[in-house]
Amino acid sequence: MQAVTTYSPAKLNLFLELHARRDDGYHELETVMVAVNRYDRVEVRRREDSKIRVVARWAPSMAVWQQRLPGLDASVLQIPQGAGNLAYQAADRLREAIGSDCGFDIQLEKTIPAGAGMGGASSNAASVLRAVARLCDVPLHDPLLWSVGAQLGSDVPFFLGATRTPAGLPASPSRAALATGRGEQLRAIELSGMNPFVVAFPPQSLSTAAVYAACQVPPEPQASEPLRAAMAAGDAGLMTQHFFNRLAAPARQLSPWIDRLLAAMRALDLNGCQLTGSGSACFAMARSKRHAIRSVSRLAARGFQVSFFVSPLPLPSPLQ
Ligand SMILES: C[C@@](CO)(OP(=O)(O)O)[C@H](O)COP(=O)(O)OP(=O)(O)OC[C@H]1O[C@@H](n2ccc(N)nc2=O)[C@H](O)[C@@H]1O
Ligand SMILES: Nc1ncnc2c1ncn2[C@@H]1O[C@H](COP(=O)(O)OP(=O)(O)O)[C@@H](O)[C@H]1O
Repeated sequence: MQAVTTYSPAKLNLFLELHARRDDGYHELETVMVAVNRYDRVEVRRREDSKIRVVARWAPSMAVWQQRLPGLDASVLQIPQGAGNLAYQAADRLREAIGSDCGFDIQLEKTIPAGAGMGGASSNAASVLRAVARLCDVPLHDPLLWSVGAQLGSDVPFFLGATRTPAGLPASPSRAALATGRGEQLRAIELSGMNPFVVAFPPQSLSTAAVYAACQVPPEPQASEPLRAAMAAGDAGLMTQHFFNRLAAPARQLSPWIDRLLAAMRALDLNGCQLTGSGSACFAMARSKRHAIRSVSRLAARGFQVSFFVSPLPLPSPLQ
């Protein structure tokens, strides 16, 4: 096999609480993540030599994004093309771990907003790990993928689908999971009764490190159990009452756009309006697909041009 093409999904954090700040600077957290059907296209092709090349471009083009997000700092759209790209690091570290000197051309077609809290870079990295494993005849359930993934970023194991099961580590992205530790310890959550989510990205991204640097660990953390119970019962209305994000407070301090966006979403009668991850994208649950479509066009009319609706990943996953 010479080339593998996969689609990296985005994620939403329906719940995120902080439990402690660790000595290594990371935070112990409790988060409920759902993979959603907004995808980057990832193509990995073997090279004759041992170089790794990454070419990332926006779909639609960067010019269209700039037009949609006037005032956006252009650096947000500059996805690293070389060794700074997490996709490069994924290929490089996995080949080192398996003792190979294979080279790869990696092409990324990005549709997931960057610095949005939607996990685009981590999801690309997980896709590249799976692709390199297939091109180098490494079994997709090999624990090496999981250990390399966890070193690359806290969210990579979620996108690898490394929820532990008695049969081993499944090789397609998790649909929904409870993540603890720094985000790398996963337990699968069954999904039912989800309505479409409306997601919108303001004209400003937020750095994950900056948001964590401004956060506060609460003396009495909230638990995700009520949300998970509502998810198990398939009760969409109850679920939205338990959407929560401890990083929303520092993100709101760092960017005035968060409050503006959340207010615009609430005015559309969307439920559970919340920040995802460290932002800056926000999401809410619509009552129906029609409500979602209408909300997206109204958000766009109010200046939030990068607005779209998504649903949890279908089963079986089409991404292998
Ligand atoms: C907030 C979350 C929620 O899913 O997602 P994003 O907003 O990035 O998508 C994650 O915790 C982001 O994890 P990830 O994006 O992998 O972060 P990393 O690159 O590992 O870490 C970037 C920096 O954020 C801080 N960090 C990250 C994770 C964590 N559990 N505690 C932290 O304090 C650390 O300062 C770290 O140096
Ligand atoms: N493959 C990639 N796709 C997107 N951004 C990347 C990638 N590799 C590295 N980056 C860098 O990581 C930053 C945050 O990545 P991203 O996953 O999009 O956001 P978040 O961590 O908020 O979910 C980007 O702004 C970019 O500078």
